[in-house]
Amino acid sequence: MSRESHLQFSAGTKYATGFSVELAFDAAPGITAIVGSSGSGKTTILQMIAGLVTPLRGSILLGSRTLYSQTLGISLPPEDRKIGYVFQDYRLFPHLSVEANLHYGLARSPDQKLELIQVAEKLQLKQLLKRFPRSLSGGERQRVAVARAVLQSPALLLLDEPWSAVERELRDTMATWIESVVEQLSIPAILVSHDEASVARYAQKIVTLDKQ
Ligand SMILES: Nc1ncnc2c1ncn2[C@@H]1O[C@H](COP(=O)(O)OP(=O)(O)OP(=O)(O)O)[C@@H](O)[C@H]1O
Repeated sequence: MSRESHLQFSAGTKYATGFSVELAFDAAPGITAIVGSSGSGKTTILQMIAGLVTPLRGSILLGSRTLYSQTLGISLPPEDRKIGYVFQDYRLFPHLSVEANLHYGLARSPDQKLELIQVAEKLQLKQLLKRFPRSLSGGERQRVAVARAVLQSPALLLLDEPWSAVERELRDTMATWIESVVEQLSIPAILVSHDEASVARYAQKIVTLDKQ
């Protein structure tokens, strides 16, 4: 298998509050889940991968690219990492329609591998394209955030509690679709959750984060 989009993470950090987290794992194309209790540092791990929190030590490699290396003094800015990030609180642009939020993702894709209308259809968003985020339910916002992230054709997808606002049936639909997208793009998706049971059936690999 090509290692072009293989993530190798071995890094740690510490906040001024005293909380520290350290983890080492590899993620091949497909879905890797990181599970751990609330406050164990799952979001912090995603933020280190995305470049929003700077590690204090270690390295983060994506394929042949070094995203972060303490010893080499490299820390790529978030916008150069080619990462699609679905935040726990979605972070949609409130002044843009659903369609414009999705266009934002698509415009950041160099080769536009996915089609907006197909993605909207798969995530049951076609009826919502003219609406604005404030008028959407939590589950609808979550689906828009997932769609916007994958439309970027990222080299890596980060999903923070991606099913928290959707019911079981839709969760299965979304998971199956994410599986097919990561296969099509041949990228790893890192999915974090406090609830192992809700991710175990979709993940090819599970990494456990213990409270440190
Ligand atoms: N920017 C920050 N500055 C200081 N402390 C922080 C910061 N962000 C998070 N923390 C603390 O670091 C710890 C880990 O937080 P993090 O959000 O990574 O955990 P989590 O496992 O994702 O939690 P949850 O499942 O509840 O979302 C928590 O104790 C949190 O209060």
